[in-house]
Amino acid sequence: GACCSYRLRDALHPLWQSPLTIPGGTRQSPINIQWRDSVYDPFLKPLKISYDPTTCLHIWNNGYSFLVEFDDSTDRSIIVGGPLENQYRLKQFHFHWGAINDWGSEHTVDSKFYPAELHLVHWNAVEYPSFEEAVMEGNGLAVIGVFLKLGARHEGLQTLVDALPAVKHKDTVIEFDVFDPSCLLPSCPDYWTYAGSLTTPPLTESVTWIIKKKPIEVDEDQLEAFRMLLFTSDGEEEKRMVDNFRPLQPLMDRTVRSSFQ
Ligand SMILES: Clc1ccc(Cc2nnn[n-]2)cc1
Ligand SMILES: [Zn+2]
Repeated sequence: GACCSYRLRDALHPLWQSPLTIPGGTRQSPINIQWRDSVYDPFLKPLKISYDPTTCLHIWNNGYSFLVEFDDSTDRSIIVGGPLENQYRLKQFHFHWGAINDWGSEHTVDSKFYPAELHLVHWNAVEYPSFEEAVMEGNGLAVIGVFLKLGARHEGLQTLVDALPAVKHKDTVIEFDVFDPSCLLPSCPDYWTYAGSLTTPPLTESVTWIIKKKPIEVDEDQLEAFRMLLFTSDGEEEKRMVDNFRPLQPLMDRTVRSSFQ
């Protein structure tokens, strides 16, 4: 029956240790955002972002992406408003990208891929004592997604790109102590929002997604700098870090809301 074919579809993907789809998952990410099916919600507030650049700690190649991690022991870097009931603390940001410019983002808009996507990961420190606990709760995380498109060189991103050769291999870290990630956000306030999940294990359904409508522009050299990173550790056979995005997941019984008409 349907259930067994569904089970059969839980193929193990080479990039993943866990199944591609969570059996019983009803709010998995990423999804395609069909613009015409999104519903304008006039009660959505503007998203308020206040990051303290001195909370930036380091850049780490974790063998899946590169993370820029922040000191989340206080409320110095937070977001509030938008679809959120509480304020959320910035924990880290990272990117997903493709081997070529035709794909790379996790979310798509009207089935169009962007060459890359930025994720700023925040957690609900009002209701939960740690990031690890928030990861397990339906309202534990808030991730801002920003699409990257090919265009002009992004000066703010360049300071990050210049540091990437130092984290070429998996499990390498470099100190990175002043960076304001709000320079990576488009000036347009418009966003879509929906209830979803992490896109890597544990794939928990704990994320309120806030996807910015407008992309930021980066140039080819900056995307190529992402693609020279490695999934592999120093001494192993080199595997370029590319195509680190999860396949699209079914929308199921969800509505994507927009903050704009
Ligand atoms: Cl470095 C890193 C951290 C988390 C994820 C997974 C993810 N979940 N939601 N957005 N990204 C991918 C790479
Ligand atoms: Zn991500």
